Amino acid sequence: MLKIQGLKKKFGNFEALSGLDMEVEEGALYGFVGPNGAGKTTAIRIITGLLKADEGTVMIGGKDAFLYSGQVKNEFGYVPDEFGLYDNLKVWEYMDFFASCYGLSGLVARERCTKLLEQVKLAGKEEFFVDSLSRGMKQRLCLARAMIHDPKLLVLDEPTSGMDPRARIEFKELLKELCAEGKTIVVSSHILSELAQMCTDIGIIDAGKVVLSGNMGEILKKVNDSNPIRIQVVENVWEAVKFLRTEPEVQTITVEGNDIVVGFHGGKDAEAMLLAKLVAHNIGICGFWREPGDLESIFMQITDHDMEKVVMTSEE
Ligand SMILES: Nc1ncnc2c1ncn2[C@@H]1O[C@H](COP(=O)(O)OP(=O)(O)OP(=O)(O)O)[C@@H](O)[C@H]1O
Repeated sequence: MLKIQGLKKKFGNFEALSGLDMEVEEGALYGFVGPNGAGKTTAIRIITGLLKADEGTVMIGGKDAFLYSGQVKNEFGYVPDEFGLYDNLKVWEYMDFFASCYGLSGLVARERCTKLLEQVKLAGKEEFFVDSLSRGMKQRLCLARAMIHDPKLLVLDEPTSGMDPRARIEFKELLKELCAEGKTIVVSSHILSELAQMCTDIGIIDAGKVVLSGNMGEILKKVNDSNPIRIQVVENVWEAVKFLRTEPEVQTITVEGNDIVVGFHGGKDAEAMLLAKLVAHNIGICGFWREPGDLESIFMQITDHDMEKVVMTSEE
C-alpha cells in the first residue's frame, strides 16, 4: 500500500531524513515510532505531499506520489499533529465544508457525514461547536474529516498526544476497528508502549532512518530471544554456575541468591537443551524461564540511546 525508498531531506545543513526505507502492507496498522526529532513528522509530511524530499521515492497504492500527486491524494487521508480545526464552526458545518471540498453535496454529503460521525462515535454532537469538544473528540472529528473521500490509507501524526488516558484508549480502539474494516493505517508516536499494544506492524525510526521494522509478533519474538534466562536452583548454585560456564551459548552469568540470570544466545531448542543438561548434571531446578521481553529493550540495543530519549510509558 505504501512503499518508501531512500528518502532524504535536509534542512540547511541538518539531515532530518538520511535514507528512510519503509513498507506498509495493505490492511496493516503500522506504528511509526521514534524519539522526538527522529524525523517522523518530516517523513509524514513528505508522504502526504506537503514537503518535497531531496531524494527518494514514495509509492502509494503502486503510484509514485510525486509524479501522480493529484490521483494519489484520493488514496489517503491525513490527520496532522496540529489539527487546525475551525473552532467557530458546528460539527456538522465542519464536516459539510470538507465534504464540499471533495465535491460531495446534498443528500450524499449528509449521509456520508452522518455515517462518519457515527463511526468515530460523535453521533449526537452535530450541533456542538468544534471549540466546545474535548481534545479526544476533536481528534476523532479530524479522523472523520480525513475519511470523507473514503481513502484506503490513513496517515496520523501523533494523534493521541495531549489526550487523557481514557481518550487514548478510545482512540486506539477506534483505529483497530477501522483497520478491521479494511483501512490501512500509519500512526506515529514517540510512545513505544502505546503502539505496541495496538499495531500489527512497526517501524522504529532513529536519526532519520528506520532502524527496525516488521511484524509486531516477529519483533517481539526476536526481543524475547534476546532476553536473559532466569534459572532458579534448589541448592548448589555454584555447581550450576560451574557447569553454565562451559556452555558456549551462555554469554553472561549473574547470581542473585538462588537465582542465576543467564545471557543466552540461542533459540528455543538450545534453551530446552540447556535445561536438559542441567537436570542431567543432577542440579535441582525449580524455575527456568526467559525474562519477559519488551520492545523497549530492543530499541535500547539497536539505537544505544539514553532511556530518557524515548518515552517508555503511556504518559507524556
Ligand atoms: N522546517 C524545518 N526547519 C529546520 N529544521 C527542521 C524543520 N522541520 C523539522 N526540522 C528538524 O528535523 C528534525 C526532525 O523533525 P521531525 O519534526 O520530523 O521529528 P519528529 O520525529 O516528528 O519529532 P516529534 O516527535 O518531536 O514531533 C528535528 O531535529 C527538527 O528540528
